Amino acid sequence: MKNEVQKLVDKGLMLPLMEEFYTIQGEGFHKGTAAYFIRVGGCDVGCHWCDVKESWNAAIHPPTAIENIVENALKYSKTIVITGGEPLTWDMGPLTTMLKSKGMQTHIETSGAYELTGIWDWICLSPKKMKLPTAEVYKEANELKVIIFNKDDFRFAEEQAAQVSENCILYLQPEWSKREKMSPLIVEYVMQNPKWKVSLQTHKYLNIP
Ligand SMILES: C[S@@+](CC[C@H](N)C(=O)[O-])C[C@H]1O[C@@H](n2cnc3c(N)ncnc32)[C@H](O)[C@@H]1O
Ligand SMILES: Nc1nc2[nH]cc(C(=O)O)c2c(=O)[nH]1
Ligand code: SF4
Ligand SMILES: [Mg+2]
Repeated sequence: MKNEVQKLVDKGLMLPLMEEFYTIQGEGFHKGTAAYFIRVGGCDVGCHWCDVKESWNAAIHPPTAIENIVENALKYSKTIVITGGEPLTWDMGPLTTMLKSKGMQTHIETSGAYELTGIWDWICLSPKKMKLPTAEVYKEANELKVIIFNKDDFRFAEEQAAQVSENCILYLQPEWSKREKMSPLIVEYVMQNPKWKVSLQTHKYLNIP
Protein backbone atom coordinates (compact mmCIF):
# COMPACT_ATOMS: atom_id res chain seq x y z
CA MET A 1 0.00 0.00 0.00
CA LYS A 2 1.19 3.50 -0.78
CA ASN A 3 1.97 5.76 2.12
CA GLU A 4 -0.18 8.80 2.93
CA VAL A 5 2.26 11.32 1.44
CA GLN A 6 2.42 9.45 -1.86
CA LYS A 7 -1.39 9.43 -2.04
CA LEU A 8 -1.47 13.23 -1.56
CA VAL A 9 1.19 13.68 -4.27
CA ASP A 10 -0.87 11.48 -6.62
CA LYS A 11 -3.85 13.80 -6.05
CA GLY A 12 -1.79 16.98 -6.60
CA LEU A 13 -2.35 18.06 -2.98
CA MET A 14 1.38 17.81 -2.26
CA LEU A 15 4.13 18.39 -4.84
CA PRO A 16 7.89 17.66 -4.83
CA LEU A 17 9.16 21.22 -4.49
CA MET A 18 12.69 21.86 -5.76
CA GLU A 19 12.86 25.64 -5.30
CA GLU A 20 10.82 28.83 -5.36
CA PHE A 21 12.18 32.26 -6.19
CA TYR A 22 11.06 35.76 -7.04
CA THR A 23 12.74 36.99 -10.20
CA ILE A 24 12.14 38.42 -13.67
CA GLN A 25 10.66 36.12 -16.30
CA GLY A 26 13.63 35.83 -18.62
CA GLU A 27 12.12 34.10 -21.66
CA GLY A 28 9.35 34.33 -24.20
CA PHE A 29 6.31 36.63 -24.33
CA HIS A 30 6.42 37.77 -20.67
CA LYS A 31 10.17 38.39 -20.52
CA GLY A 32 10.96 41.38 -18.35
CA THR A 33 7.96 40.83 -16.05
CA ALA A 34 8.50 40.24 -12.33
CA ALA A 35 7.18 36.80 -11.39
CA TYR A 36 7.36 34.22 -8.63
CA PHE A 37 8.73 30.89 -9.89
CA ILE A 38 7.73 27.56 -8.40
CA ARG A 39 10.00 24.75 -9.63
CA VAL A 40 8.45 21.33 -9.17
CA GLY A 41 10.76 18.29 -9.29
CA GLY A 42 10.32 15.29 -11.58
CA CYS A 43 10.93 14.94 -15.32
CA ASP A 44 11.66 11.94 -17.51
CA VAL A 45 11.76 13.65 -20.90
CA GLY A 46 15.58 13.54 -20.84
CA CYS A 47 16.82 16.55 -22.89
CA HIS A 48 20.62 16.12 -22.97
CA TRP A 49 21.11 19.91 -22.80
CA CYS A 50 18.60 20.52 -19.97
CA ASP A 51 19.79 23.36 -17.73
CA VAL A 52 18.12 21.94 -14.57
CA LYS A 53 19.03 18.25 -14.52
CA GLU A 54 18.93 18.40 -10.69
CA SER A 55 15.15 18.64 -11.07
CA TRP A 56 14.72 15.27 -12.78
CA ASN A 57 14.63 12.94 -9.77
CA ALA A 58 11.41 13.77 -7.91
CA ALA A 59 12.46 11.62 -4.94
CA ILE A 60 15.14 14.11 -3.83
CA HIS A 61 12.69 17.03 -3.61
CA PRO A 62 10.51 17.28 -0.49
CA PRO A 63 6.79 16.66 -0.94
CA THR A 64 5.26 20.01 0.05
CA ALA A 65 1.62 20.85 0.77
CA ILE A 66 0.16 23.13 -1.89
CA GLU A 67 -1.32 25.36 0.85
CA ASN A 68 2.24 26.17 1.94
CA ILE A 69 3.40 26.77 -1.63
CA VAL A 70 0.49 29.17 -2.27
CA GLU A 71 0.90 31.00 1.05
CA ASN A 72 4.52 31.77 0.18
CA ALA A 73 3.83 32.75 -3.42
CA LEU A 74 1.16 35.31 -2.45
CA LYS A 75 3.71 37.37 -0.55
CA TYR A 76 5.73 38.14 -3.65
CA SER A 77 3.82 38.52 -6.89
CA LYS A 78 0.51 38.28 -8.70
CA THR A 79 2.24 36.46 -11.56
CA ILE A 80 3.16 32.88 -10.71
CA VAL A 81 5.21 30.73 -13.10
CA ILE A 82 5.03 26.98 -12.52
CA THR A 83 8.02 25.21 -14.01
CA GLY A 84 10.22 22.21 -13.31
CA GLY A 85 11.15 19.54 -14.01
CA GLU A 86 8.04 18.80 -15.97
CA PRO A 87 5.07 20.21 -14.03
CA LEU A 88 2.57 18.12 -16.02
CA THR A 89 4.12 15.01 -14.45
CA TRP A 90 1.67 15.91 -11.65
CA ASP A 91 -1.98 16.94 -11.35
CA MET A 92 -1.80 20.74 -11.52
CA GLY A 93 -5.56 21.09 -10.82
CA PRO A 94 -5.49 21.65 -7.04
CA LEU A 95 -2.49 24.04 -7.03
CA THR A 96 -3.79 26.25 -9.83
CA THR A 97 -7.36 26.24 -8.45
CA MET A 98 -6.00 27.55 -5.16
CA LEU A 99 -3.82 30.18 -6.89
CA LYS A 100 -6.78 31.36 -9.00
CA SER A 101 -9.01 31.59 -5.89
CA LYS A 102 -6.45 34.08 -4.53
CA GLY A 103 -6.56 36.15 -7.73
CA MET A 104 -3.16 35.06 -9.07
CA GLN A 105 -2.16 34.88 -12.75
CA THR A 106 -1.02 31.31 -13.45
CA HIS A 107 1.65 30.65 -16.07
CA ILE A 108 3.20 27.28 -16.95
CA GLU A 109 6.46 26.30 -18.65
CA THR A 110 5.90 22.83 -20.10
CA SER A 111 7.09 20.32 -22.67
CA GLY A 112 3.45 19.26 -22.96
CA ALA A 113 4.47 15.60 -22.83
CA TYR A 114 1.79 14.64 -20.30
CA GLU A 115 -1.92 15.29 -19.86
CA LEU A 116 -2.73 18.99 -19.55
CA THR A 117 -4.12 19.63 -16.06
CA GLY A 118 -4.65 22.93 -14.22
CA ILE A 119 -6.21 26.33 -14.91
CA TRP A 120 -3.80 28.53 -16.84
CA ASP A 121 -3.73 32.17 -17.88
CA TRP A 122 -0.64 31.49 -20.00
CA ILE A 123 0.80 28.28 -21.42
CA CYS A 124 4.36 28.28 -22.77
CA LEU A 125 4.79 25.06 -24.75
CA SER A 126 8.39 24.00 -25.40
CA PRO A 127 8.08 20.72 -27.32
CA LYS A 128 10.76 18.06 -27.24
CA LYS A 129 11.51 15.47 -29.95
CA MET A 130 11.86 12.58 -27.49
CA LYS A 131 8.36 12.95 -26.01
CA LEU A 132 6.01 14.99 -28.17
CA PRO A 133 3.20 17.14 -26.75
CA THR A 134 -0.36 15.88 -26.39
CA ALA A 135 -3.00 16.97 -28.92
CA GLU A 136 -4.76 19.07 -26.27
CA VAL A 137 -1.79 21.20 -25.26
CA TYR A 138 -1.08 22.18 -28.88
CA LYS A 139 -4.61 23.67 -29.02
CA GLU A 140 -4.26 25.53 -25.73
CA ALA A 141 -0.69 26.89 -25.99
CA ASN A 142 -0.34 30.70 -25.95
CA GLU A 143 3.29 30.59 -27.01
CA LEU A 144 5.43 27.95 -28.69
CA LYS A 145 9.11 28.14 -27.70
CA VAL A 146 11.37 25.81 -29.65
CA ILE A 147 14.96 25.37 -28.45
CA ILE A 148 17.54 25.49 -31.25
CA PHE A 149 20.50 23.21 -30.54
CA ASN A 150 21.30 22.29 -34.16
CA LYS A 151 20.06 22.95 -37.70
CA ASP A 152 17.52 20.11 -37.62
CA ASP A 153 15.69 22.01 -34.89
CA PHE A 154 14.48 24.56 -37.49
CA ARG A 155 12.70 21.72 -39.32
CA PHE A 156 11.29 20.48 -36.00
CA ALA A 157 10.13 24.02 -35.17
CA GLU A 158 8.10 24.26 -38.40
CA GLU A 159 6.57 20.83 -37.78
CA GLN A 160 5.53 21.96 -34.29
CA ALA A 161 4.23 25.35 -35.47
CA ALA A 162 1.88 23.52 -37.86
CA GLN A 163 0.09 22.02 -34.85
CA VAL A 164 -0.57 25.03 -32.63
CA SER A 165 -3.48 27.48 -32.90
CA GLU A 166 -3.40 30.44 -35.25
CA ASN A 167 -2.90 33.03 -32.47
CA CYS A 168 -0.09 31.11 -30.73
CA ILE A 169 3.07 33.27 -30.66
CA LEU A 170 6.12 31.52 -32.14
CA TYR A 171 9.61 31.74 -30.61
CA LEU A 172 13.01 30.27 -31.43
CA GLN A 173 15.38 30.20 -28.44
CA PRO A 174 19.06 29.26 -28.72
CA GLU A 175 20.22 26.38 -26.54
CA TRP A 176 22.49 28.14 -24.04
CA SER A 177 25.75 26.23 -24.69
CA LYS A 178 25.29 26.64 -28.47
CA ARG A 179 24.23 30.28 -28.39
CA GLU A 180 27.30 31.66 -30.17
CA LYS A 181 26.90 29.25 -33.05
CA MET A 182 23.09 29.16 -33.31
CA SER A 183 22.10 32.78 -32.55
CA PRO A 184 23.26 34.14 -35.94
CA LEU A 185 21.37 31.32 -37.69
CA ILE A 186 18.25 32.13 -35.66
CA VAL A 187 18.54 35.83 -36.55
CA GLU A 188 18.81 34.97 -40.25
CA TYR A 189 15.92 32.48 -40.00
CA VAL A 190 13.60 34.97 -38.29
CA MET A 191 14.34 37.63 -40.92
CA GLN A 192 13.51 35.10 -43.66
CA ASN A 193 10.49 33.70 -41.76
CA PRO A 194 9.01 36.61 -39.80
CA LYS A 195 6.15 34.63 -38.28
CA TRP A 196 8.87 33.62 -35.76
CA LYS A 197 10.38 35.81 -33.04
CA VAL A 198 13.68 35.45 -31.16
CA SER A 199 13.61 34.49 -27.46
CA LEU A 200 16.77 34.68 -25.35
CA GLN A 201 17.37 33.47 -21.80
CA THR A 202 17.78 37.07 -20.65
CA HIS A 203 18.03 36.10 -16.96
CA LYS A 204 21.35 34.38 -17.72
CA TYR A 205 22.72 37.60 -19.25
CA LEU A 206 21.43 39.53 -16.22
CA ASN A 207 22.94 37.00 -13.80
CA ILE A 208 19.69 36.49 -11.93
CA PRO A 209 17.91 33.16 -11.15
C1 LIG B 1 13.92 23.67 -17.60
S1 LIG B 1 12.46 23.69 -18.57
C2 LIG B 1 11.19 23.22 -17.39
C3 LIG B 1 9.80 23.18 -17.98
C4 LIG B 1 9.50 22.01 -18.94
N1 LIG B 1 10.08 20.80 -18.54
C5 LIG B 1 9.94 22.39 -20.35
O1 LIG B 1 10.92 21.82 -20.84
O2 LIG B 1 9.28 23.24 -20.95
C6 LIG B 1 12.15 25.46 -18.76
C7 LIG B 1 12.46 26.04 -20.11
O3 LIG B 1 13.87 26.08 -20.29
C8 LIG B 1 14.18 25.63 -21.58
N2 LIG B 1 15.56 25.15 -21.54
C9 LIG B 1 16.04 24.14 -20.77
N3 LIG B 1 17.37 23.99 -20.95
C10 LIG B 1 17.75 24.94 -21.84
C11 LIG B 1 19.00 25.29 -22.44
N4 LIG B 1 20.14 24.62 -22.14
N5 LIG B 1 19.02 26.33 -23.29
C12 LIG B 1 17.88 27.01 -23.60
N6 LIG B 1 16.68 26.72 -23.08
C13 LIG B 1 16.60 25.70 -22.20
C14 LIG B 1 13.12 24.57 -21.83
O4 LIG B 1 12.96 24.24 -23.20
C15 LIG B 1 11.89 25.24 -21.28
O5 LIG B 1 11.34 26.12 -22.23
N1 LIG C 1 14.35 34.18 -14.79
C1 LIG C 1 13.96 32.99 -15.26
N2 LIG C 1 13.09 32.94 -16.29
C2 LIG C 1 12.69 31.71 -16.71
N3 LIG C 1 11.77 31.42 -17.66
C3 LIG C 1 11.61 30.09 -17.72
C4 LIG C 1 12.45 29.50 -16.77
C5 LIG C 1 12.39 28.06 -16.43
O1 LIG C 1 13.38 27.48 -15.98
O2 LIG C 1 11.31 27.49 -16.62
C6 LIG C 1 13.15 30.51 -16.14
C7 LIG C 1 14.13 30.59 -15.09
O3 LIG C 1 14.68 29.60 -14.59
N4 LIG C 1 14.49 31.86 -14.70
S1 SF4 D 1 11.50 18.56 -20.54
FE1 SF4 D 1 12.21 20.42 -19.52
S2 SF4 D 1 12.92 19.80 -17.44
FE2 SF4 D 1 12.63 17.95 -18.68
S3 SF4 D 1 14.67 17.52 -19.45
FE3 SF4 D 1 13.66 18.75 -21.03
S4 SF4 D 1 14.15 20.90 -20.56
FE4 SF4 D 1 14.69 19.67 -18.75
MG1 LIG E 1 15.38 28.03 -16.41
